[in-house]
Amino acid sequence: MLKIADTDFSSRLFTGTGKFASGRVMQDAIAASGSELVTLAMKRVDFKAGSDDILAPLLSRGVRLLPNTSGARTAKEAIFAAELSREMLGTEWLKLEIHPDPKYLMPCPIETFLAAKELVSQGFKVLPYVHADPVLCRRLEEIGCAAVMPLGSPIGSNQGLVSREFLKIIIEQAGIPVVVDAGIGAPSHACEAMELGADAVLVNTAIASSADPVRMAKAFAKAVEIGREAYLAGLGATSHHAVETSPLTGFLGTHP
Ligand SMILES: CC(=O)[C@@H](O)[C@H](O)COP(=O)(O)O
Repeated sequence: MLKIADTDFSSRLFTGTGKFASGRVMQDAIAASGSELVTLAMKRVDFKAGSDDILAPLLSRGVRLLPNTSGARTAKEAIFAAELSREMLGTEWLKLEIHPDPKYLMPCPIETFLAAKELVSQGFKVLPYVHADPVLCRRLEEIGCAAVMPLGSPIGSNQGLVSREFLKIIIEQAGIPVVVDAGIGAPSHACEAMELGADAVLVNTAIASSADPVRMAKAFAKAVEIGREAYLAGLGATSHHAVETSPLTGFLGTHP
């Protein structure tokens, strides 16, 4: 069972709500994924529409919402979005996302740290989206973040774990859950993140933009479980050179 802040999760696959062809497909894919934590961008929520295409179906499914501050370019903007989300959605959970650069959507470490510090002091459960920076992740843990969300590769790029070696260091050092987020483009990438020891993964684009999002959501759910099992089982050591599978060759000497 995964625990983040005060909440237990049986699924280690978190999902997003963007890029789906329709609200219906989104709902069905999230249900198929088994995800219990679903992120949604504050900028996409229409608070005036009672039967909003995104919000209403999620709330009726009983999943925990993880509002994100996507679109914020500074700590000030992110704090404003967070306060709005707490007031309008009634949750203190927050995926803190600050990326000033529209081409690569790289998270700004300085603004993210400043905003995280302020939001933690306001009682938010902060899950910051960050570059796979082990030092920054430690600092965010020290100031009280509930989890860290280092990137695999740029959002929506489907490139997989480009940051693999740094993710390993983050996982090794972390005393809070590590959720690998962004760029996970195939179930095999999610499986790999879990094999490395990630506590969970967040996947949006690869599911939403698949030809069959419901089927892909199921594939991701299985991949995450398999990766977790492999991590718990303990992967064998790797070697640069060959290591004989059957090293007992003494019997050859007894051949006439
Ligand atoms: C919805 C959300 O928060 C995404 O921005 C998240 O980072 C997932 O990234 P992918 O879309 O690459 O899966």
